[in-house]
Amino acid sequence: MENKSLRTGFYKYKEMESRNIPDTFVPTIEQGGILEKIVAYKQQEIRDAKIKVAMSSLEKTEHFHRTCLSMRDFMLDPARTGIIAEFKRASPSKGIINDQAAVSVVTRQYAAAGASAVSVLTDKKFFGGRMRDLLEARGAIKIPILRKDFIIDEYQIIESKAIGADIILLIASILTPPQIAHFAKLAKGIGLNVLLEVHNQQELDQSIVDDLDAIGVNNRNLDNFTVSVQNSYDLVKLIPDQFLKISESGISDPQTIIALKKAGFNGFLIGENFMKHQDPGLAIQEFVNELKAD
Ligand SMILES: O=P(O)(O)OC[C@@H](O)[C@@H](O)c1c[nH]c2ccccc12
Repeated sequence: MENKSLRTGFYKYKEMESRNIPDTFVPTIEQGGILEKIVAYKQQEIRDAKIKVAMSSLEKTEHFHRTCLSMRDFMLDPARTGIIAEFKRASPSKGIINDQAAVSVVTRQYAAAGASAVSVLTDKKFFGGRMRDLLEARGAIKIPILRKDFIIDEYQIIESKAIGADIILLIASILTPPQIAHFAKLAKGIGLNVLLEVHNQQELDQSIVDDLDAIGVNNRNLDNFTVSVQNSYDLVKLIPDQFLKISESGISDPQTIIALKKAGFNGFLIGENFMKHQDPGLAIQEFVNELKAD
């Protein structure tokens, strides 16, 4: 089994050599236990990163001293759409989604089309992202940027600010409640906005702390990749009103946004539906035109 997936990874790697995908990206074909694999690999990556770049150097960067944009202001701005548009080249569930799109071009188009924020995947191995993508997006746009990664260590929070992020994601299913409380406090302390991602009621009930800005309901089960927007409708009533409410994943038509808004959501995280098009900027523009026409 292991050999087979390694081989598949190798052929995919050869195919991708001349394209816009980092050479360490290995699409994961087997689905079970993907989160554990991601977290185990992430632990190793963080160990390496700490040796290469000390936390004290991250704290000396220009971006680290920048004032983050307010997620709340942009999400609730009536001139914007509430859409958090994601730059995602690949994923474990879909393999390669778009290996041609340029991050600065696409994120600029996302912002121009009325996105309230942009999400940039920085995980390399499983999502084909890079930290440089977020740095480039930061140079291109003046709306909040969410660093989309698997945060399991304080180092990554400092790093997120240093590469120009405004918002970090904390995923309840890979963290303990004390870790969530600690990471949220640390992030708020350096001016970052915090989005907590939950997938079910138990995660929601045990993870809420005042230091969060937003709570996202992931419609995708990260362990088996099944997607159901119903999950958002089921959990929205349980999210206290002090937090922004975000519905994440599997959103592919403007009608769904209208229904989610009615149910109480302020934000809509959309990746694949835009990135699967050769021109994601055009795809979001058409989506927003349709949304506004309703
Ligand atoms: O491409 P979609 O189905 O529109 O989903 C976007 C986003 O919600 C998804 O990429 C995501 C949600 N939570 C995550 C955690 C890690 C990596 C990725 C994700």
